[in-house]
Amino acid sequence: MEQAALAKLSAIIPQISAVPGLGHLPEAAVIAAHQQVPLTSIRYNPCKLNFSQPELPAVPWSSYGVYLTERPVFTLDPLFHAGAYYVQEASSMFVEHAFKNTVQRGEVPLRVLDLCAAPGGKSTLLASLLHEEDLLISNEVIQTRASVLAENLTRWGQMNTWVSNNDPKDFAKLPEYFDVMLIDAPCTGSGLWRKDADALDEWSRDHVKLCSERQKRILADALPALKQDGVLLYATCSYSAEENEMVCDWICENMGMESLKIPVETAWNITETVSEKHHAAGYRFYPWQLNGEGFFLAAFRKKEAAEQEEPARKQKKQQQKGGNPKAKDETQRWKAWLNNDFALIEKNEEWYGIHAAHKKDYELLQPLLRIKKTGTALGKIAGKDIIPDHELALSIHLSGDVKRVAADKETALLFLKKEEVLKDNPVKGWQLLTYEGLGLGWGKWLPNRMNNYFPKNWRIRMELR
Ligand SMILES: C[S@@+](CC[C@H](N)C(=O)[O-])C[C@H]1O[C@@H](n2cnc3c(N)ncnc32)[C@H](O)[C@@H]1O
Repeated sequence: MEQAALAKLSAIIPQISAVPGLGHLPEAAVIAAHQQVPLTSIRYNPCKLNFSQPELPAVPWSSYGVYLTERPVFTLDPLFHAGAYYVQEASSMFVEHAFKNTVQRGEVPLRVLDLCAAPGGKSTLLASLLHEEDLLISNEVIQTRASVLAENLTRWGQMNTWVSNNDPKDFAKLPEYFDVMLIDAPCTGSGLWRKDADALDEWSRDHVKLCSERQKRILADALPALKQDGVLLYATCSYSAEENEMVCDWICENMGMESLKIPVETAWNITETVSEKHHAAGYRFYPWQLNGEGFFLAAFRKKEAAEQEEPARKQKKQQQKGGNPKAKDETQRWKAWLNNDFALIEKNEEWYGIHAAHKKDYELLQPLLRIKKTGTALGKIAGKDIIPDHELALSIHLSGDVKRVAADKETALLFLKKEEVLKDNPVKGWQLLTYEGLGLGWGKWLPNRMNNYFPKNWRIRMELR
């Protein structure tokens, strides 16, 4: 951080509310931490890569996170485009530890909602913790950000992760539907100042107040959709008690929730806090104490469900728009492309595969939410041909029988720039272009040319070095 930004930071620190039981932030330590460059960390996709990089230091509270020694140009790494890893700030990876220590699995698959999910760091993490028959609804209210979210979850490759583009209050139509809810709320973002010094200019006590009110509104809108005994993980990247411990007190007081403690190792240097009124446990990550940015997380269990209307899932099933009687026949054609059991859906001549266990969820959710990613988009049927969707290329469920052509790094990057590659490939027709065994996208090889089907708006725009 530059001197001018450090001076602004110095002026703001005393204005940030004291932490219950701990007092004000230690100015000298905060300033010293903000003079350092933040570490870069990534989290592997266990469905795509074996976690086998013991030479890199592990993020202590994560199974798949590691710190890098320098920040590479991720755009120029084909593995990034293949969804082999996600670039994620280390403190946020604590969501894994919180999930594993608070969510109890029964026999029934879990339904999980990530309410404020874009760009998808915590959704890709949650996805890696789920079983195939669990369902993750990853939601983002801002449309453009929901598209980025869908892109990142597409790279991650799982059929059980769907993306919706809804306001939190829309989830009121789904009373007691979810077993787990992550609310990584919009906040003042003070914990990320080291990465984004411009955000210092937006900080004010009024903005803290505004964020705190919005956080409560989001929680009040969404929590009716959590089941009794369901788990809420509430997170921010703010240092303000008004956005953290005071919101926790409000949750206990108004939302029928009880706080859950999360065991943490002393060596991790996470600061445990207790809210003033209801003694709710909170976990603070301070960059001057550990290798990560500022972060806060608290966990709760829903004690009792409020009086509910008839649950939406008991509604008479709505006749599905686009429900297609031919779907059964077409299943056979798509079977050749997938390695798992799936149910087939057709919408506007586009075909989608969802886990067979999620058919009822689809019938219920489709009319209630604006779903932007439904399972895995498979593609289109064009007479005898099939035009496979890009989502299928990145899917972990793609059949091993689908023809593949391996590319070296240089060729892979040209492909990702949407250029014609491997023109002399003797095998014709649709093939998946792979890099280090992972799918990057589709190409169709014709006798005298190659058509590159990599999506135009995803292509690498920078110069290759
Ligand atoms: C902290 S960010 C989420 C980061 C994300 N969970 C991740 O790990 O990549 C908060 C998100 O909340 C969204 N948001 C902003 N205002 C909102 C509102 N009123 N209701 C719900 N979400 C909102 C923002 O667009 C943003 O994507």
